[in-house]
Amino acid sequence: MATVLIIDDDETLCYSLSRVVTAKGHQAVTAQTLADGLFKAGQAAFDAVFLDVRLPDGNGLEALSELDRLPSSPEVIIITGLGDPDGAELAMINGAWDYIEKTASTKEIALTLARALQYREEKKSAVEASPVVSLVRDGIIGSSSGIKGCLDLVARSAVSDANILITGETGTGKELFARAVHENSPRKNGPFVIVDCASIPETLVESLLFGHKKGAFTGADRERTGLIVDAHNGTLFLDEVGELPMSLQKAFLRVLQERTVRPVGGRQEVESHFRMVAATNRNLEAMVEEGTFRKDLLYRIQAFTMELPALRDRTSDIKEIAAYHIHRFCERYGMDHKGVSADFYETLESHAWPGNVRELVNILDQALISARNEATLYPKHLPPRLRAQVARAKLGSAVVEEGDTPNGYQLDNMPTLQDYRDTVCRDAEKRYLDDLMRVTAGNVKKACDLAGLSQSRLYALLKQHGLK
Ligand SMILES: Nc1ncnc2c1ncn2[C@@H]1O[C@H](COP(=O)(O)OP(=O)(O)OP(=O)(O)O)[C@@H](O)[C@H]1O
Repeated sequence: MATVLIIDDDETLCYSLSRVVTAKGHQAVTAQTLADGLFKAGQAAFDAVFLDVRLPDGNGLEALSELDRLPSSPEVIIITGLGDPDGAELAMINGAWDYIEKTASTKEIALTLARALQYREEKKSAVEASPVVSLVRDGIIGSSSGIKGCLDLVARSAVSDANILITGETGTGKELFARAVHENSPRKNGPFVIVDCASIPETLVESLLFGHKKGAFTGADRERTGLIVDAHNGTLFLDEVGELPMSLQKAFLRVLQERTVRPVGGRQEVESHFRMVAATNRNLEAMVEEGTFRKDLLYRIQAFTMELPALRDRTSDIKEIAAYHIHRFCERYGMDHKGVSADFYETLESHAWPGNVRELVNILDQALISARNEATLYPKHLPPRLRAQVARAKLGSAVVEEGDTPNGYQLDNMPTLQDYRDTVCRDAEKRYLDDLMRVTAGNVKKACDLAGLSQSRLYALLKQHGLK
């Protein structure tokens, strides 16, 4: 049983809220002024507080931080009336759990309260749970402080069911970390369902996510369950969540709140108790500002936020990651295990890795193929393009040695003009694509418009250059 405080000067509303609370088996305490409410809040431990904004002796929002500082730190549900600005915004900006409108139905009030109390329980069990002793790292290599911080968050978040937003540039390991969250959670024996919002055509997103009934639209010749229902009792990984069409964001928010979906063309809601992990390489705050991502959805998906560092910001991890993947590739190709020269690692550590770990993995694959039966990997096994880039980057800080050229070429590695031209073109193309994705903050549609490319061509190029 939970204890709920209701602070509202409207006696009728206080009465009906109390009835909803007690009907659910909880205890309700009411106060008609802010001062009385705060006094009562200090006298007993409350789990939740319904808080009116306009009270005779002050603004309820101003009491939020005081309520939050109480030892019981109750979940606050703001009561918004006519004329108050966007309730969701009011609630979230001020750190409240949620909001209800004065006109809300009994069912809505009960649901909001139930969610707040459930969240509170989850939070409590996450804190009380014994620390994860052995974290399943699931192929996550690195011991930089950036990676350790993220692993720590995997451990802390895995024991709860709270939504997680993983951010980071392309190829930093967002999917790998999402899997680690799943593998370390009590849901590990359930499904891990991936939804790549960037690659599903807009017209199909709804039916793929929610499922559809037979005959719901042209071509729906049989019933299909959606990915959300497939993720029941497991984890739903929403990759590139920033690409979720605006038209679907509201419906998805509802699913997140109620954990039920209605298939396209269907009448009945289907339950799915999934845990959501979302990822993006876009700036969702900026998208909210420009009106392309819903603020309330952003607040819901980021109970925990994990920011994966770019590889260039944790060069101390490069050697360890490279050694791991070289070993993996040798096994896969049935090759003898290879030695690695110190300058091979130095060259890797000097590169900026705009495509992050994915680019590193692709380059190592190419290096192993180039080395074939040779026993040791040297810088010469790395693609000339990469060596040229590293040499060019070093030029700013290093003096060109005698006999060396500004491109870092010497007698033994001077390429043919054709190879040089190919390398420079590939290199320029890659830098262009990198700039393109940065200036458009990863917005594929905008990038296609600016570059004059079709979506499929852009994806192919990004993949080719290890940028996707
Ligand atoms: N810390 C790490 N240790 C070992 N391998 C890693 C690490 N991080 C990423 N990788 C590898 O890099 C590749 C890309 O990782 P992943 O797909 O998880 O990145 P991502 O951030 O989801 O990329 P995108 O944004 O393009 O979808 C994978 O092959 C993955 O195994």
